[in-house]
Amino acid sequence: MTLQNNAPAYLTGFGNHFATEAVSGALPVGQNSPQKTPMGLYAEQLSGTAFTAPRAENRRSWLYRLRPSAQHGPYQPFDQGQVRSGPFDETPPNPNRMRWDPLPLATAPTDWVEGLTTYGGNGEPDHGAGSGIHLYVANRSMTDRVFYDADGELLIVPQEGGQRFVTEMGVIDAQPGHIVLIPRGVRFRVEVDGPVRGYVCENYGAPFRLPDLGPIGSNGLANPRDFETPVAWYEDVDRPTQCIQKYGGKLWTTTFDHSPLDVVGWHGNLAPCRYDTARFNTINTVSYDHPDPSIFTVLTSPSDTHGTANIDFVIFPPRWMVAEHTFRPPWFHRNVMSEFMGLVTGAYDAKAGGFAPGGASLHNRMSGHGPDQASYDGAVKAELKPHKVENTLAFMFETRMPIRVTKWAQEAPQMQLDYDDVWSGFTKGQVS
Ligand SMILES: O=C(O)Cc1cc(O)ccc1O
Ligand SMILES: [Fe+2]
Repeated sequence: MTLQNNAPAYLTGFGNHFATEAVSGALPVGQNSPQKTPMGLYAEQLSGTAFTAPRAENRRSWLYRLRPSAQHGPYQPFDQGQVRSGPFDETPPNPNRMRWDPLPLATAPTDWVEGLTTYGGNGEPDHGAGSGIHLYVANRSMTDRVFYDADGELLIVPQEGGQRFVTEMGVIDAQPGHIVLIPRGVRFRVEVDGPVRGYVCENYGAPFRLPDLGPIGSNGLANPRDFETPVAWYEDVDRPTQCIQKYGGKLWTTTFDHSPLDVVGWHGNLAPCRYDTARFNTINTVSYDHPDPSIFTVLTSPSDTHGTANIDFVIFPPRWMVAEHTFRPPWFHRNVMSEFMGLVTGAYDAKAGGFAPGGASLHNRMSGHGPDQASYDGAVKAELKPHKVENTLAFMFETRMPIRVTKWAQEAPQMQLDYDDVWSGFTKGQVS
């Protein structure tokens, strides 16, 4: 079975226990690991949490495949390119605010793995806490090559171009505006029709989950039914296939004599999915003052400290601004959490210039930041009619540990060395 241009099909819900088969009868009935499996498929459990994790947090799936994943030779080190990992000690801690112009789209042939570039991160994969932050560009599909990340779960934010994530658990089509979540260990290749770009949050900590809603009630923000998990799909390909994994911060490779994207059916609650951010049910003030951006949390990876995330994924989607007698854009602030931001499209309401789609910014713990001069002046003068912020999508990876940048990111030509200037011109308040 090979993939044509037909649109993949999806099952809806977040963290549901799904059951899906590409060939009817592939799943055993009533047990996971029968003595003889249907069609002689190999039963394999893939876990995303410890066996002993509480039931509500436990994630695992059973995969029924043409060959066991174990059937391969040793992994060897692979060209690391610009991929880095915790402990992120290439550069010393740096309290400065940073901003980068967009990474240029690829011109030389580049696939998704080759085009991955780490900007920074925190924590360490081995410690199960922290995150890696990467951008990618690509202009050719991965062929006879798959990738998986043993260090973390991948939250992918496409920014430019359509991208197809052909995973061992099904096929996900993604456009800018979607996000794609790929659990630790799930193998995939990325297919593209032209140049693409995007961002990746590699989550070393607890798997992303929907945030609690508290007083918001039982609906709102990202609703579970809007997450889409692909139905089972497999390929029966006996060509050598390179399998690259990220393990312990390094890239490794081995060659299978077949495609490991050979799962004929699977069931369980550990699976890749996509989410269309246009479905986000945005909550905001209808009275006064700009609320904390936690109201825009799509997914959270909790830490061991209740209420303090290992990493949150937050979006700034199109929305009505109606607050009365209020400075409407993000205020000036210094936060205990550290903030890495990206822009999928449009403009961000705190930055009138300099923060371009495909660009990035970093405001680490306690660094003073907020609206630039033009945004400030505009907001102070604005007539406060109801106003719709449209055609925009910014996002933030917000994390409890400061983010250290890679040497590449620190020295990149995209680094805006004059970023501080966006706050240099404010006049003094008048106290008479
Ligand atoms: O720095 C930023 O632009 C992100 C952000 C947005 C907001 O609305 C409030 C606080 C905050 O850190
Ligand atoms: Fe901020």
